Amino acid sequence: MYLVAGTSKLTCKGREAAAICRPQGSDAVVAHCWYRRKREATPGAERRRSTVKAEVPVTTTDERVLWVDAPSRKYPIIFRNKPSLHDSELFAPHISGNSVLIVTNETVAPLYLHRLREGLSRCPQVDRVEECILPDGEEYKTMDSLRAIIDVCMQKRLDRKSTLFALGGGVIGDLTGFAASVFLRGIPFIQVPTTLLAVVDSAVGGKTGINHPLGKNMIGSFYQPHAVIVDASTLKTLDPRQISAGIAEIIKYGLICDEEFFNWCERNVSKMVSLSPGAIQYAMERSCQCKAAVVAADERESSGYRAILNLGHTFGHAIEAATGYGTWLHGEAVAAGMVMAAEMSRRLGFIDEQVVRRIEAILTEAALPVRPPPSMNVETFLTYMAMDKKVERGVLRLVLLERLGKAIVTANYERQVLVDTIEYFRRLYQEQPENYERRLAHLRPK
Ligand SMILES: O=C(O)C(=O)C[C@@H](O)[C@H](O)[C@H](O)COP(=O)(O)O
Repeated sequence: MYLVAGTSKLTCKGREAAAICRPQGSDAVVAHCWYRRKREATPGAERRRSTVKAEVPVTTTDERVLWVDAPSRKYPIIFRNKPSLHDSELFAPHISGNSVLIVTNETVAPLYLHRLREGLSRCPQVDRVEECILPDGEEYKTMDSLRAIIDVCMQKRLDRKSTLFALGGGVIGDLTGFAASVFLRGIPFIQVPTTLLAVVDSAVGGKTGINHPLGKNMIGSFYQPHAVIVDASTLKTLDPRQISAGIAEIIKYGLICDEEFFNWCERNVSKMVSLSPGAIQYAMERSCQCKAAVVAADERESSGYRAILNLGHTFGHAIEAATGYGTWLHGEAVAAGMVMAAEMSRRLGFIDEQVVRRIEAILTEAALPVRPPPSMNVETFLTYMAMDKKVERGVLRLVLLERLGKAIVTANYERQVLVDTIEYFRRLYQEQPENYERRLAHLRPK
């Protein structure tokens, strides 16, 4: 299906990269700032930005590119629908040195490492492809894993022109990016995300880092990749729980900056869950557009604007840390956290009950938890939330919903409202434990 591009602007702040795709029916994609390209990812082509309205056939387009115009680096997100990791022409334009290191994990390596290795080995300038395979899971986003990557960099004598490749999900991307930012004071790295969450969120925007037992992502850097290369065919091997976790972040974009996109998500959630090609492609692209626009406007979260991307994360990070990293997937914790943030927004009079119910409904349909773990009480939440990176002068700034499609970052709330919000979920559990558990039932062991 072909559709003529819309001209409406993204409702969140940002540069012109924010030109919007408007969905016109189920599997439709309308492109505006997007443009079809074939192998244009050369450094020379880098500064180009299309203002051409393109008509894009949803299922036959084999490559689409969005630029992230961050102040520290401008880089492409390249989307391929078909298996492409073996395609040297996709990677060669982004590699300057003769050695590369692929960082991946024990789950992804047997599936895709050989393909990426083949693709990189065939790049004319590359004569060494090294690898570092880490255990899989959020619980390994640690100093030890960082050290393991740096050890390989040292042992294999990588130099300042070497490029690190992050092949995997958010943990691999964050770890590899952090290693790239500190090894030799910074070498290039490329994100090759293989989970939905990494595609729509963690691979884009340059937040890298590791966890501390007391707080998530507490040690890290802002360090943009040289490119994000998405082979969407890798999503087919994802566990359903991982797909749902990615959908949580997709829904987040609708909530924080694009009500129409949220409405579209409501209509298309089952298609996203089943990875229906047109729907998931649109959802990924729209999410990356939203993120690119926010990152372009506030790369280092210095104005505070970027913090809107943290909706649900203050509660969610507390859940991840308190339950032990890896027990809840990041996207699952964010889903429950977004419901808590919505409930608090309701209590402050920003949104009404019906909006909270809609948020719960869409997350439930995506097989995501909409309640925090019953093991966490007010004190546990507040202890972990006190470590949040949005704390300033001892005061926790929260991301709340001013309305559907608009998030605000504020310290202007009564602490008691926060306490009451957490208490409310405790009470729900005490009053109706079975009903409550049902809403957490999909948290099957990993
Ligand atoms: O990119 C951002 O900024 C975000 O907040 C996106 C989040 O979804 C992501 O999980 C991020 O890594 C969280 O960052 P943090 O600063 O809260 O650790």
